[in-house]
Amino acid sequence: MDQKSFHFHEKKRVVVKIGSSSLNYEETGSLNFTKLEHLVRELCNLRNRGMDVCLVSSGAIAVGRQSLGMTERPRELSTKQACAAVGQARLMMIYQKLFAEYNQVAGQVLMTKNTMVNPVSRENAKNTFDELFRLGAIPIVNENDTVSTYEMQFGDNDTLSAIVASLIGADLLILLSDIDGLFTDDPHKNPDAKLIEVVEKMDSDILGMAKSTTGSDVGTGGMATKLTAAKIATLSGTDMIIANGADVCVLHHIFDDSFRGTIFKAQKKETFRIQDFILETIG
Ligand SMILES: Nc1ncnc2c1ncn2[C@@H]1O[C@H](COP(=O)(O)OP(=O)(O)O)[C@@H](O)[C@H]1O
Ligand SMILES: N[C@@H](CCC(=O)OP(=O)(O)O)C(=O)O
Repeated sequence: MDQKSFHFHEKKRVVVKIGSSSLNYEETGSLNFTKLEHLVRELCNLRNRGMDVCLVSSGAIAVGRQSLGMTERPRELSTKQACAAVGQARLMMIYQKLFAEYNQVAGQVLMTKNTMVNPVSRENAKNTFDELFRLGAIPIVNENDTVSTYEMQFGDNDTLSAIVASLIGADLLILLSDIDGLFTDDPHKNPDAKLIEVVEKMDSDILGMAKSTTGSDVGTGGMATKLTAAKIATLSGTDMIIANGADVCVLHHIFDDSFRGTIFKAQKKETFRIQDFILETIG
């Protein structure tokens, strides 16, 4: 199966996830405003094409850490929570401003594992997303880091974005990473690693390729959490793409059916239930 046979321009509901390392300058840890502006413009264009668009944005801790003048990556949970409290508010202020420039409205949705495991709050969250889409708004999602203890955390936004895609019945999830896609091995360690264009089925060979170490000082996931996301998304009937967020123009290239990245093909949604998956695997 080649990439062109997926016809992404026909998709109706899309979730885009951007990681902390793609939003900040690596050298200084400060926000890359040009990148943010381009990202918002691309998302507004997808709305203008008639799609429901949801953004899962990391960066609360990294932005808060920068605002509070911390040079070291925080280790203590309470310090991360304090950074997130400052950073999430700042990040949303910037997103609101940028979306408003294109006449679009953004709303904030913060989630914990309890939101998904508790049937009442899961239903509430789903209703909120549906209503935001009905009203034409763009939900911006993050983990509720300020109140999440270790037991309540998803811990990384790759997994969270796939859970959101599953909850809202998205037909496409795009993970914008600091790398072009899934390679046969970590390309930062193995120069012979080759890009895989299409994954038709998640098997042990594919799972074995991902290393959990992250290349950046601000990200958490590495490739392993992206493959967990791929498992959740594809079992939920959602196609997933990993592409490089260095140039966010990749978003319109995806919908023009010509881009560099890895596609994970959606499976037939049978008896998969996201809440059972969370309880059984993520804990
Ligand atoms: N098989 C693999 N293919 C591609 N990247 C891999 C692989 N195994 C490990 N990695 C590492 O995963 C990193 C991407 O994860 P991460 O740093 O968490 O990205 P992001 O912050 O963009 O979500 C890559 O930079 C790469 O070093
Ligand atoms: N919820 C955290 C995101 C965790 C994280 O670092 O995610 P990622 O950058 O996607 O690996 C934050 O906003 O800082």
